[in-house]
Amino acid sequence: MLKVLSASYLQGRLQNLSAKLPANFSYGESRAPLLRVLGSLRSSNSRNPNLCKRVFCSESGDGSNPVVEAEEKPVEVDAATESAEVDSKASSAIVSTNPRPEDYLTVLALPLPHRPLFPGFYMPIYVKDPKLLAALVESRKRQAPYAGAFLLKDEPGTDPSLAPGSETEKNIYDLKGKELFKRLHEVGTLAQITSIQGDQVVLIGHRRLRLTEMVSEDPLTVKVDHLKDKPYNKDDDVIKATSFEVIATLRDVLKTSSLWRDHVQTYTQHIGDFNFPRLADFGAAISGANKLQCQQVLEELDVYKRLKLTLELVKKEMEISKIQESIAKAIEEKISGEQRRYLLNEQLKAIKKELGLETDDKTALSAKFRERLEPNKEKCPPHVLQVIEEELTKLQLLEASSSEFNVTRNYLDWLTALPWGNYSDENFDVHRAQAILDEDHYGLTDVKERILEFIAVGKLRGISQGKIICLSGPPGVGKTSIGRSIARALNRKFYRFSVGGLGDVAEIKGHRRTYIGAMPGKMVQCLKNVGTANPLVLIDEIDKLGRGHAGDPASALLELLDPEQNANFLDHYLDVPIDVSKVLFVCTANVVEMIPNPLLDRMEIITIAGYITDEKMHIARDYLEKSTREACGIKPEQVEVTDAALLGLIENYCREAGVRNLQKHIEKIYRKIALQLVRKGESNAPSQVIGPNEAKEKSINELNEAVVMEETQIGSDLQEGIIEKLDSEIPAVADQIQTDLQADKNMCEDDQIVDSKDNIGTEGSQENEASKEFEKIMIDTSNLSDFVGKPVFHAERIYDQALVGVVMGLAWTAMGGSTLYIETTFVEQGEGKGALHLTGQLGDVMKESAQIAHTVARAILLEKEPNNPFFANSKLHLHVPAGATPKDGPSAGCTMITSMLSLAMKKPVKEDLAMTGEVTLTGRILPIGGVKEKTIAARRSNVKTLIFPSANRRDFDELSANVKEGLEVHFVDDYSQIFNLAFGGDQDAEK
Ligand SMILES: Nc1ncnc2c1ncn2[C@@H]1O[C@H](COP(=O)(O)OP(=O)(O)OP(=O)(O)O)[C@@H](O)[C@H]1O
Repeated sequence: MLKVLSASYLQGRLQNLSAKLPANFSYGESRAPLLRVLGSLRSSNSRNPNLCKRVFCSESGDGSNPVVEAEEKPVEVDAATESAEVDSKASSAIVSTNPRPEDYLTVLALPLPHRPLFPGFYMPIYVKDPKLLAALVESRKRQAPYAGAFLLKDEPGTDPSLAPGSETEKNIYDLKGKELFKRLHEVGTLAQITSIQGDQVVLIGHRRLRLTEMVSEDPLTVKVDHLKDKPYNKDDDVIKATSFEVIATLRDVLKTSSLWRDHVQTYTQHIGDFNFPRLADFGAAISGANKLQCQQVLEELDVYKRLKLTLELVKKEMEISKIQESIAKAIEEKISGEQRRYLLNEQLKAIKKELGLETDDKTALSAKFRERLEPNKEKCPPHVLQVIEEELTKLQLLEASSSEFNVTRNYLDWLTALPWGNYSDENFDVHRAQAILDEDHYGLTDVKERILEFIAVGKLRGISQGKIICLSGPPGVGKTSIGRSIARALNRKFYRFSVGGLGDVAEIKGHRRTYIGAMPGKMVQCLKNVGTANPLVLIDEIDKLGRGHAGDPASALLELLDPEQNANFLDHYLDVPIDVSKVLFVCTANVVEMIPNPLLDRMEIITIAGYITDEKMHIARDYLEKSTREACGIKPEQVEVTDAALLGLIENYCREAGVRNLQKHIEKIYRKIALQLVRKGESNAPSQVIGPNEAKEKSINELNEAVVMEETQIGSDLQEGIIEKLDSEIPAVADQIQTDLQADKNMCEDDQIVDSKDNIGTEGSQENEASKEFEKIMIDTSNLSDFVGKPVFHAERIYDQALVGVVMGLAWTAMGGSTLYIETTFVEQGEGKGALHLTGQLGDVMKESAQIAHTVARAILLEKEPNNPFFANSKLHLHVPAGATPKDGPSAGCTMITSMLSLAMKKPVKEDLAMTGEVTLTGRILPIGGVKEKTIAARRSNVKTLIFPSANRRDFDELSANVKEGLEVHFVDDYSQIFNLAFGGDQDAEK
């Protein structure tokens, strides 16, 4: 670097340069010679600090210390002609045999492909031409290390804005001689060769040159003229202003971009020592301008113009650095946004973990599953344990965000949540069970008996067993609710699910885990829900099981229910066999015939036929009314429903087999009562006085009392049971206990009398006041319709008196039994017109039955009244009301014959008679179904005499006494017996 520097400047430079050398100076070995220069400067400066030094950054031929020449006196620097003068003055001061730079008029031409070399700057280049390289080495040896560096022109037709490819670079080195000469820019720089390392040559620019002519071709040697800047006035304001603007812009660039910071700092700190032409060169050299723009600056010898050109370039640089800054800012924002999100996510995770909400934490999950399994681990079957362990290991290996992870997690959730080997302690106490069953349901002796048998077997065997019980009957007879109370009696958990309309096997057996949203079947869900392996599972509406659009649900149910198979029931989702053999299955159905046969085979059917009026009265009074009253918050003393009202309700409003409709009506009555009470403002009168805590206490006391009463009841029942047993065995002991028990009872009654007497004094007056306060609401037949509206049913009997051709039959439906009339009338008469017309939505079987009846009736009439040609000459019409209800079945056969004969003989049948039975062509009477339902229906219709087929005698005998009560029943084998019973012949049918 060529410089004219004061000693103080050099010291400053020294510090600056050694600390942070500009990037342009830091290539390869270029740093070393400069440091050596400065090292020499320092040593010479320390010898005579006042000396002003003129330094040529030239190296001695062997690359050792550069030659440093010093003058005795400080040199006066004329700013305007600085660079030119410096060189000429310096030349006189150099004491050296080496030629001066301006002496070089013929130099080796170095082509520069990318940028021109500016005076005062270092530039490393690669010299690929071996001849040129050898010549350069040679010139260094000859102590003449100078060459001319010229920028290469672009090949004609190429776009200078495009970056040169490697191809172009290669072509440049192939250029030789004239061709190369032509491609060189005219203005270049005298370059000093500071070092040569292999093919890398480091140049430092000295002064501007102009090519004049080619001297030799290979390597290219050219003749040059040394150029000088045009003289300028250094105090010119415009030049000053321009140069200051260049400096200011450079400072701005410095602020926004750190890229040029080192260069700018170096020059701007010592701007006082600096001159304008150099500033222009500097600005152009460090700018990112393209080579042609730089060349333009190099070629400009007018200092002001050069400064202007440079200003343009640095301004552009400024704009670029602004863009750079905004790009950097945008990217930084993006990165910091992402970082922020990342940080927040991490924090969220940490918080979740702290709160125990972390769901993805695999170890926490595994620990949770293990902890859940721990209590049942001993009882858990080994094959299940193995699967759980395998799945836990798999869970650890899976990526938490993968779908497989979720599948495994859900699977483990189910596996560990099931009550493996966890059974609830069963109750084998028959008396307690009986008490519970009676408490919940009136009657239903068959069902209760069966449950007690089941408990007894369990007690004797010591272990409980799985069973399938099927309760069949019309709606509302308590099938579902008895299931619930069986579970209570057995101390088993209760779970109910309905299979009505179920058509997908997956509902029972689960989906395979491969499906999205796969779930286990109902049985597994049940086990998880109840938490025990021996619950009572009520499968509702099994007769309405769907046909199955995906597999056969009946077969799947079979696998679940069959005691032979269900010890190893395999759910598709769970994929490990589970033991459901200890589960007690109770199914309910309205029509047994609709249950798939293989299932029916394995079931124990208990039929609940429906209730007679008397039973309904009990249920209504003791169960439905009580529970409804409590549910409505009404006290027993506030309302009274008379027996007559209840009876009216049952007979005129709720004549179905079950009691659901009755329950609804009772609820309706009590809701209306509640409204009346509230309107009168009386319902809450007592509770307004009582505070919430007192009310709570009161209800707890009431509850306790109820429990004590229940226990006493159970206790005395038990005692009475024991007495009965002892009675037969040890009469004396039994007598003693009986006496003791009576004494106890008497004492209790005495106590109660005393208590009530005591209370009369304190509460009597209050009670009187209370009764004064509100009157008891009475529901009687007179006002029943105010609560439940007009009766829906009128009497089932259409005819009060027996008519000719009208006979009452009995039918069975899914809703229970019912009575039905068979009516036959005469249409027209004429020779050979014997025909039968049928109406009443009769099914095929019933139509056939009517034809048979016609034939049999004809035969019987012929036998009884041989001269009566009625059937031969009459067209008959048989109708079965109600016409809107479809009817079918053969059991009305005998009723039809009777109806036809009645018409033929013009004789009505006996009053209050009903009959049922299939008839053959020979007049034999075959058995029918639904004896209980039919009997109940007959009683409802006030029938006094009933005719059943003899084969149904057993069914009738099994009916409870209250159902049979007041009925005259005849069992017949042949129609002739019915004839006698109906038309008052000799009574030969068995009673
Ligand atoms: N013998 C009974 N004693 C007391 N309450 C009864 C009796 N029978 C039925 N109930 C009551 O009648 C209501 C209806 O019974 P539930 O729902 O069990 O009928 P269901 O036979 O299951 O009918 P569905 O076939 O329509 O399911 C219940 O509130 C039940 O308590």
